[in-house]
Parts: sequence; C-alpha cells; structure tokens
Amino acid sequence: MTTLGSTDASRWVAGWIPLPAVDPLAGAEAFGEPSVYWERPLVREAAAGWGEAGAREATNAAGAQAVLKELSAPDSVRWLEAPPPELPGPWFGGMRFSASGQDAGWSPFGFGRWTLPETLVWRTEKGLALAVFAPEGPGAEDRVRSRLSRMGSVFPSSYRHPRGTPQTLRVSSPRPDFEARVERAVEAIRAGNLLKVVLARAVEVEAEHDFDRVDTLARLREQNPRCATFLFQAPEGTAFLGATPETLCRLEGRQLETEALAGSAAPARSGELESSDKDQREHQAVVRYILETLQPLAERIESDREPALLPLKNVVHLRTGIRATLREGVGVAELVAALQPTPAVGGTPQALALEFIAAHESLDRGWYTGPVGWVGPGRAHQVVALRSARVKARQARLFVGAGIVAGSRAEAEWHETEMKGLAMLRALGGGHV
Ligand SMILES: C=C(O[C@@H]1C=C(C(=O)O)C=C[C@H]1O)C(=O)O
Repeated sequence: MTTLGSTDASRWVAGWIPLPAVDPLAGAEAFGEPSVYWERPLVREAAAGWGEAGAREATNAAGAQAVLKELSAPDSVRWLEAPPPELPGPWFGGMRFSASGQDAGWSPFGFGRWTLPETLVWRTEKGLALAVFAPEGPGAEDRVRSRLSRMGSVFPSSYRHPRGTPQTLRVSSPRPDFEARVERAVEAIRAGNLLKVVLARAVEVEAEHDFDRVDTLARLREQNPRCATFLFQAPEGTAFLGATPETLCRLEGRQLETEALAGSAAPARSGELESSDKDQREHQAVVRYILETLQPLAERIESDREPALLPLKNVVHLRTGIRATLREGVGVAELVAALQPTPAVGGTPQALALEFIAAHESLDRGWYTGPVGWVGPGRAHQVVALRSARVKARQARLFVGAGIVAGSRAEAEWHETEMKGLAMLRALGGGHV
C-alpha cells in the first residue's frame, strides 16, 4: 500500500465516494502509514493519501516551477462522475530551501517531489470522502471502481488518538557551535549591510525503537491545532514531517492569503513582544518583503494594520495577515518562485543573507524551511516547513532556527530555538522533554 514507485503517467482516471468515517488518519489502521498527510485542525481540514498513482520530481528551482505549473493546470484527472467539491491536492509534496546540500539523508527527497496518492481520504463539510486515482489506460475505470468499494468498506470509523508509550530519546545539538555562529552573524550585521539572517541548527535524535510516525502525527495535530501538520514519505523508508504555523500561500483561483510570521517569545513573555524593538524590526522586514514581492503579481493587496500575537503551545509569534487578488495568469508556481525564501527563513537583504547562510550555517536544510503542501487545478496551499524533522527508523533529524538582527544575543537565540524544537521532540514520543 505504501510502496512509492515513480509513475510517469500524465493523465489519470478518478472516482470518489462519501465515507461514513471521521478521521483520515484512522486509515493507517487498515492501510499502514500514509504516503502523504495534511491537517489543519483549527479549520477542520485533513487529508491522508496512500500509495502513489503519480509522481513528479524536480532537480532544481526551474524544474520545480515547471512541475507546480503542470500540477495546477486543469484536465490531468478525468473523474468518472462529477468531481468532488473542495478537494485538497490531489498532489502533495515539497522542495528544498536551497539548490545544493551535502547531507545524503536528503537524497531520497530530491530537490522537489510531489505525489498523487492512489487513495486519498479527506474531510469535507459533511464527513469524509475517499477518492481513488489510477493512470489512464485499459482497465483503469474498473480498477478505480473496485478499489473504491474495497477501500471504502474497510476504512475504520474510529478516531486515531495518540497511544504509544513515551521512549527515551538521545538528543544532541552542539550549543557552542550554534552560539558562535549567532555571534558571527551579529558581528556581520554590525560591520556591513546585512540586516537580518535566519540561522538554523539540526538536532540529532536517536530513539530506543523505530519511531511510530502515525503516532507522531496524532500527537502533532493534537498539540498544535493552529499549525499545519504534514508528512511526506520519500523512497528508502524515510519521511519528512512536522507541524508548522507559517503559510507561504493559500490560493483559491486568484484569491491569495499569505502572512508574515517573525518575532518570537516564550509564552510567559508574550506581553513584551509587541513592544520589543528587535522583534518588530525583524517582523517588519518580512512584511515589507512580501508586500513588495506581491506588487507586480497582484491587482489588489491588503494587509492587517499591525501584527497580532499568534500564541502556540511553546512559543508566541508576531503575525501579519496579507491578502491579495492576483493578476490573470499568476498561480502557485509564480508565487512560490517569487516569495520563497522570505526573510522569515532567509533574511534581508536576501542575497547577502543567503550568502551568509551558505558560508556559515554548516547545515543542509533539505526541505526544512522550503515550501511544502498541496496543489491542484487553480487551488493550492503551501506552508513553510518549520518545526519539522526527517525521520528514518529510530533516527530523527530535527530542525530549528531563529532570526538574527542587531541586538540579538546568542544565549537568547539558543533558548528560542530550544522552545521551537519542543513540539516536535514531544511528538516524537520523548516523554521526558
Ligand atoms: C526559522 C524558524 O522560525 C522562523 C523564525 C522566527 C523568528 O525568528 O522569530 C519566527 C517564525 C519563523 O518565521 C524555525 O522555527 O525554525
């Protein structure tokens, strides 16, 4: 059910049925770990996919743009009956933060990779729905019909609660290295034209037993209702998963929703966030960047007057909501190419910040801080992959970062990144963190 083979089909047959069930994740009981998962509990959006009826891979940014363009165009799927309304996806995937990296653990993910699941289950206003996709060809319609009734009849009607017992995790991430890099960044900001740079670090985690990634998803969505919980399997038994608070773009036709998310504090100190000069500067750099970037792409742009607090379990952020009506012909491919990486994960000025990251971060970010999510004809939701980990067997590599501006202190940035890592560590089953 979860084998991932590259299929290079370009047209698919699909059918769907309503499903008398409540939780797409519960399908894991019958079909095993999903190949893709997406959930935003606060808005009751959830989708789980199994298997792979189609795959698209990109080896660089231009290739990724071409894939996103293809996947957002109409007509690649022929529905046996009327297409379902409000279908998320049906393509799910993501791409790297930057072109190159040294970490072989990221190779199965490629630069960019998107999956069309064989089976997709998602929440609708009325309950769940199940769709089946098969490459166009002789017998495809029959295969779709028989799989629909077979999968529909065995789909569990229960809700998948977290249930694994906590296990001891060995966690390591050298603090002096990170703090030295923060100090180097503060020095570069003082000395030159760099205004802000986001520095990330990896946290190596080793468990006693293989991680139960379905259980991790169950915990992530429960503990982070305001975030988008996601999972993408890649070949060779590896997966990238997390729960991120940051939307890069949500598109319905020409209507775009995006946001600036930058500036962070511990929940107990959230009162200071709105008056903190450092956090406001960090935040406004992102707002300005998004507004300027959207200018040539949009007919109308509107943003919140001032940032509001976005309270998460272990950390509070400043958030400014931004909405726009896009010009004709601008879609998810153009938006991702233009917006990514925002200064919320790169810095300002962009070129200097990316240069600093490449020279000093000593980290292959892979898909962390890249855009991940779903895409389909005229609709898409791409989030920025924060608070996430690459997981294989009993090894996990977690990623956390923080924006460095003039006045940043290494010790405080260390603690900020520790807070940001807590949600993922707990979800991996670390009972003691
Ligand atoms: C880089 C991360 O987060 C980003 C940095 C933030 C900050 O520095 O205040 C806040 C939200 C994100 O844009 C991360 O979580 O790893």
